[in-house]
Amino acid sequence: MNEPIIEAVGLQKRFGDIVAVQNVDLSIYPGEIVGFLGPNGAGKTTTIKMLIGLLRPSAGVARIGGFDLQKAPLRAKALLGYVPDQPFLPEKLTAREYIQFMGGLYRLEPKIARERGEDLLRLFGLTDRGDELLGGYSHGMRQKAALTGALLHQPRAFFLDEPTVGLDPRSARLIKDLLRDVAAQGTAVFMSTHILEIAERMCDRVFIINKGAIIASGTLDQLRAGGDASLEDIFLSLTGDPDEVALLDD
Ligand SMILES: Nc1ncnc2c1ncn2[C@@H]1O[C@H](COP(=O)(O)OP(=O)(O)OP(=O)(O)O)[C@@H](O)[C@H]1O
Repeated sequence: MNEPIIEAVGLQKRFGDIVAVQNVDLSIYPGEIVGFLGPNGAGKTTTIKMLIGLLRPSAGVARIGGFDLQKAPLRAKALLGYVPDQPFLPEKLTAREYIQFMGGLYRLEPKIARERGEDLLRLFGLTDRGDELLGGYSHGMRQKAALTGALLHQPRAFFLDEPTVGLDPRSARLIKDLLRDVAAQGTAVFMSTHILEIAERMCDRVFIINKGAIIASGTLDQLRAGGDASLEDIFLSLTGDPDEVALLDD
């Protein structure tokens, strides 16, 4: 039986009187690319932060590879990778130094970290820029460096917050293809977006969150076939940016 790699059961987060996330159940399996879709302030980042162990849930359980993030945080975190929408990178390191640093955090052999890092730099067209300081990198280059660092240990659960925002068309396409390769190796990919069409073009399945609660899930075809008018309303309320969608065109 196929076990989920990413799992949330009754996940909830309160900030004072605000219920940011309520009763979220998710199961995400090896090899899937799953989109987490919802308007601004819906609770996407808060949910992801609980799933990666950056925020403690007010109630419920988050597990990675069967390990509870509260009870076995090190074992759970060893299995996951995360790229935030604005990645924090050490400005004073070069990309190659950053790769060694991240490899050290994940206790990879330096040779393995170097080889995997060089493969990713090559894929991203950064081989010739790998000795430059990250502080001088453009937004897109920073995204690629963050992806490189987060993929070095070959995570089984890979989380991305708005991965295509601010990227040029070629880079957005590259990331789409990369995520497909990562998933093909059995990793579960979970990415947030507030744009329906980005999810449609990149994801096998989506969860839609609104006001902290999951209101629909399935493939987009399944969701549409439901003919649920309220779902259509929610889609309309998700502010799609046509320029960004165009990034993923062939
Ligand atoms: N540290 C915090 N303290 C208080 N309220 C918070 C905190 N973090 C998030 N919230 C609130 O929780 C709700 C969900 O926020 P969250 O950042 O998870 O939404 P999001 O779906 O990721 O939005 P966006 O697409 O704008 O990034 C919002 O109402 C937000 O104001």
